[in-house]
Amino acid sequence: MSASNKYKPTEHDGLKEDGTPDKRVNPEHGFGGQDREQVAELGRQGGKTQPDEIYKPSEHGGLKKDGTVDNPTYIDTAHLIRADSDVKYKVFRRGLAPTAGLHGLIGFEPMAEPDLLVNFDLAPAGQAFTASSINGIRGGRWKDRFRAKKRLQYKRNKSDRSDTNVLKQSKESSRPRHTPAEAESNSRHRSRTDKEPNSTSRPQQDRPVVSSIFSSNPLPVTKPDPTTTANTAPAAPTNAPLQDGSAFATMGLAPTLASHLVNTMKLKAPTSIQQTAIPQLISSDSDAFIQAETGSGKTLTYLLPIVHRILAATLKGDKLHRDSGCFAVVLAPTRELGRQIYTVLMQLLSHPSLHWLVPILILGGEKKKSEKARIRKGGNILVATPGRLADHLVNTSSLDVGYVKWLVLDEGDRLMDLGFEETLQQILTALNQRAQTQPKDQSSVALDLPERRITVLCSATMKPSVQKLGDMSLKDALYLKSMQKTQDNGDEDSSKGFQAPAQLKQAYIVVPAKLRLVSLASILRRAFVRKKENMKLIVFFSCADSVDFHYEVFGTQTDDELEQPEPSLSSDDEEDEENEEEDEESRSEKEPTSVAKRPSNSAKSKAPLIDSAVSLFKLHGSLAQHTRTATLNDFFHEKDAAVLFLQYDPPYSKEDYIHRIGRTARAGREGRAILFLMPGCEEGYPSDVLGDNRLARKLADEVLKKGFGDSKPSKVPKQSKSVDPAWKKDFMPKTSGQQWEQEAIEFHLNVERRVLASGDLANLARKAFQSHIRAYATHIASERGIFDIKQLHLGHLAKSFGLRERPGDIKVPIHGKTRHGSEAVPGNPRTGPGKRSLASMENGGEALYEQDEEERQEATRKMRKKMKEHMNIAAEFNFG
Ligand SMILES: Nc1ncnc2c1ncn2[C@@H]1O[C@H](COP(=O)(O)OP(=O)(O)OP(=O)(O)O)[C@@H](O)[C@H]1O
Repeated sequence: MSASNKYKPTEHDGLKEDGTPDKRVNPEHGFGGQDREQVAELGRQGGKTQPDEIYKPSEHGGLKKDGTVDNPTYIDTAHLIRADSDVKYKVFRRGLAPTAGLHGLIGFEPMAEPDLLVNFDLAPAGQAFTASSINGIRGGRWKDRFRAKKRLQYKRNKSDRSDTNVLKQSKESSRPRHTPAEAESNSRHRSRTDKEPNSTSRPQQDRPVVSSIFSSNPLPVTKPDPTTTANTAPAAPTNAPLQDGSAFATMGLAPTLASHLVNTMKLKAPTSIQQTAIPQLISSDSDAFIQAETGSGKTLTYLLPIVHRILAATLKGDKLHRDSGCFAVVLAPTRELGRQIYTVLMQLLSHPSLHWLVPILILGGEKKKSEKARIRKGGNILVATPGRLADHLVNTSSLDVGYVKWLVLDEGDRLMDLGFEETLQQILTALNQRAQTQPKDQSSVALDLPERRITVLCSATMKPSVQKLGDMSLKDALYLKSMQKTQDNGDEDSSKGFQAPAQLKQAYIVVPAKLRLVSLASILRRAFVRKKENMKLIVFFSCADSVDFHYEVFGTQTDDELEQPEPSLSSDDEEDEENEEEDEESRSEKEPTSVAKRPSNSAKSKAPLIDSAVSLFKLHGSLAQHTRTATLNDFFHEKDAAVLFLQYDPPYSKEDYIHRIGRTARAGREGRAILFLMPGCEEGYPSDVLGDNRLARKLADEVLKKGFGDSKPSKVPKQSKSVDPAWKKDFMPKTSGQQWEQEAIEFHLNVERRVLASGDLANLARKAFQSHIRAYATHIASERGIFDIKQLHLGHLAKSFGLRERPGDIKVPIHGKTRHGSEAVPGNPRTGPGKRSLASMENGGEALYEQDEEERQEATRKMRKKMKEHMNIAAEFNFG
């Protein structure tokens, strides 16, 4: 036997070089379940190596054609192997005891040395993996057992003698995370990576980690809360149209408008907030603060009184026209919300008697030139994002805001979150300075319009920043809120802040890091099996890189997309722009958006890993504006089932959470929201951060069984031809009870293989992994006990991105100015340009905490702001 291919404990599962248990091996999963059957069967075969058991390189991903080990190598669904690239193996299996004791031996045999045994001895299912269980090797030839035992004994003794501290440290790190406080004290100075204490004996790059997703996962630390109301009878909707006889016609609205709402817009009755606020806004000239839950119809709540009063003024005075002045400005925090408000306004103004009222939409990211042209032509209601409006107020002389009678600040909390405070202040100052008593067009003296400008501030949540915005903009404001009764305790309790609509079913799943990807896949598969019809689903991620990675993993490009080169709208070609402007001029002024007319260039693909009928979309702030717009547009109009990929990581605050889940269960409709949390401190999120006992608790296993279970036909794509059927037959669990586990593993293996095979996908995975950690570090201070970056097991996390590299070896290429996801954390000296290694994050991102507190806070604030800018698009749009 040559020295190079001698058996080394570090090369197998079970023990580390120091002889202590390798924490990646989970006794509960080793040969658990059906593997026992397989083990028993092999034992019955007499332990002889059969000719057909010879491992054939070409037949599976284990060896390359040249006979060298395909590095890393999967051998068994429930085991890991660290393979040396220069050792040739053939598989052999020896007398496996037909007992339930799970002490089978499965080995790889270097061609040059038939006697070499690699031990996969595992403790019985359910028992702790202890040093003593190692001795219980059974099955096979007595010689093999004896040798293996001696080797292990030797290593253990050596390790005991040399470094007892290492053993202690290793034991600690193999424990599941417990309470936040316990975990905190354990991990303060501990690196949570796959790097073993004495692993410096071999170069890291040579040692990819190929572990089963079902091994060594931390266990949940909480039990289901008996006080939860999640599983009680379905709650009555709290944001639905009223069914108590309330009608638009009895709210003081002009009959034309009321009948238009019912007959054309098909809205049967007002929602609670509409019923409360519309009559007040029609009859009073006071400012107003409107607070109502997500999806309760706030847009119409402020638009209807404005349109009604302009209409009433027209009836009394001379006819108004587009040049009569801009009477109302509506500010939205994001372009998507701006576009959405504009669409509702267009629907409202589509009545023939209102066609003379002209709205204008001005948004960041669109062409200023065409916007200027629209402004020049005049309009009566302006919908805008703050930055672009401030720009036009300075640079577009034709924008006349002298006679603005309404200023609406929609989604006030978001406006502040996104850092628009200063811009809003500039806008308020400009409006005040330019205020006139009469409209520009003296012939249209609008007698019945408010004398002073009315400001309406809307928010679903009430927090200090909203109050600050209120102080800035409101004067003696009315406080208007929904009077809807909640199911449990009568009137909504405003002191609680804000709760999600009662009919929205919320749940959280405790998912270990390594099972995140398969759990996500499982939920998506299950969702589309159950509800085929135009089912739409949003997945929120914490960063753009993660969106890109998962979009690649789950999607494939459609043929259309491949054929159609993406039109570049950022071209400087003046001619193009002029032509486009001409086109726009010739279109009806009330056409919702010019982009909707363009051929689709949305970020869309098919999702065979979920269901071949499912379309996949991705959306984040790093995409070009025209792509964002087209994507949302296509998503809304998608007839087949559709998934929009955004974020599946927990949000940055309770308010973010509410906004996100509020995209569903709108206007009384049903909705479901699921949150992924990792075992350990994250489990405190529902009670400590959300303070909501309506979230049902589930475990990853339950979710995986549903998506990968027996009842479900296998959807693992045929691309798994690299997984040889013989290999599957030999090494995958066979009986039906664990079908889900087998399929989940196979799914994950395929992703890992694709990452290995494609440099581009591998780079995406690395960037996503890194950005995910950085995003994780930006949780607000009060939530840091829940999202404690020092508790993140980076090795396991890397696995959920299909990576087999050790965290410290993951190199993220940076090309000049990167997108936000890969940007260096501001103020972090370790993240300069060039090839960056995650080694700087081996201490669970501790670098972020080592900085001067003030500097760190500033860095995190900037990072969070940037992330929000990029990622909150989906938290704003109307998701029916
Ligand atoms: N009276 C009504 N009856 C039925 N549907 C309504 C009614 N009013 C509004 N809607 C619909 O409810 C949905 C949500 O409306 P809107 O976007 O105005 O809610 P919102 O309160 O602003 O929500 P968010 O704060 O989450 O943005 C829209 O699809 C809208 O068409």
